[in-house]
Amino acid sequence: MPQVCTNNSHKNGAKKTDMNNDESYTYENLSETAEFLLTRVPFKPSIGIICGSGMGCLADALENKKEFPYEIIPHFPVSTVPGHMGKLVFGYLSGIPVVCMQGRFHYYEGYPLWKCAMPVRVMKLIGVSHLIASNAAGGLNDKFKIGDIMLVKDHINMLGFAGNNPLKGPNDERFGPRFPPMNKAYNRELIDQGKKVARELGMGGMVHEGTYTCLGGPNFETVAELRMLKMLGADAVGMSTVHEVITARHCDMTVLAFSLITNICITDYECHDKPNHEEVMDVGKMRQDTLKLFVKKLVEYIAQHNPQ
Ligand SMILES: O=P(O)(O)O[C@@H]1C[C@H](O)[C@@H](CO)O1
Ligand SMILES: Nc1nc2[nH]cnc2c(=O)[nH]1
Repeated sequence: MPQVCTNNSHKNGAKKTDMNNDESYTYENLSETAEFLLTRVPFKPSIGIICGSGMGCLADALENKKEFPYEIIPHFPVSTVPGHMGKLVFGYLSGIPVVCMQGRFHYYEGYPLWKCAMPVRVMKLIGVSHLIASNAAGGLNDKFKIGDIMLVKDHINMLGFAGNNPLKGPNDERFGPRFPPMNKAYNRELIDQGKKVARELGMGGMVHEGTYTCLGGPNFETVAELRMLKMLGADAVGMSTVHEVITARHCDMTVLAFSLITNICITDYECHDKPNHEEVMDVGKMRQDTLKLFVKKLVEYIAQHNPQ
């Protein structure tokens, strides 16, 4: 049975998050969050996992779990999207301590990007050096099929083109530099390992690498938008991950991200199918055993080799 934690000092959702959109969390705010967690968990994970839509099963695979509903964690936002449980889960995968976000925060929920990405900084403060971020995405690349996995080799930050960035605002050097590079955002060794693991598990044919792009959502894209994104070089489109990865790289975490292709993007006006969130979650469920195994093997590799 997982141990579900409570927090009497933050009952009934009465949390200290009365900030407006321009005021980011301070280092001290996030240190309080980290301290809250560290005093309640008897181990320090160095690997963090973010579960995409319909992929909460990744957290279910943990052993000796200690769960923190987001409502009870100081300064944490709450999840509002079906398929995102809203729990921070600590536990062991193959005997390796990890922390898992069973539910993430999206821009379309009304949160500014710095708030969506705040758990990444909390992970950093509790000792996480490696982040595995998963997401559900629409496939733009003609080779992709529903249920395939795309290891993210790069991203196109569409929200960032308009100046919307999780690092916008005053920079605290204790997290990272004012102008972080992003040309090596996704760790090459881990991408290669992802492909190797896929081959070993007999799923080599369903694993690709490609470029992810994030739009604000919540609507799925128009045909013209998808045609444009494809021309720009995007292989998959989603509504998350990019701001988390920027935040993780800013504080020098090593990142692996992957997309589960839950639908094929419709770039043809004659096609009458409509993408929907239920289908997205169903594909996550359909692939849950494969994803659990895939992530477990990657966690084992990171724990043994620690690529930087
Ligand atoms: O949290 P992720 O990026 O996996 O969720 C995707 C994008 C939307 O939140 C949702 C659309 O079905 O899935
Ligand atoms: N933006 C976007 N996000 C998704 N998440 C899952 N599928 C899709 C999609 O087609 N577009």
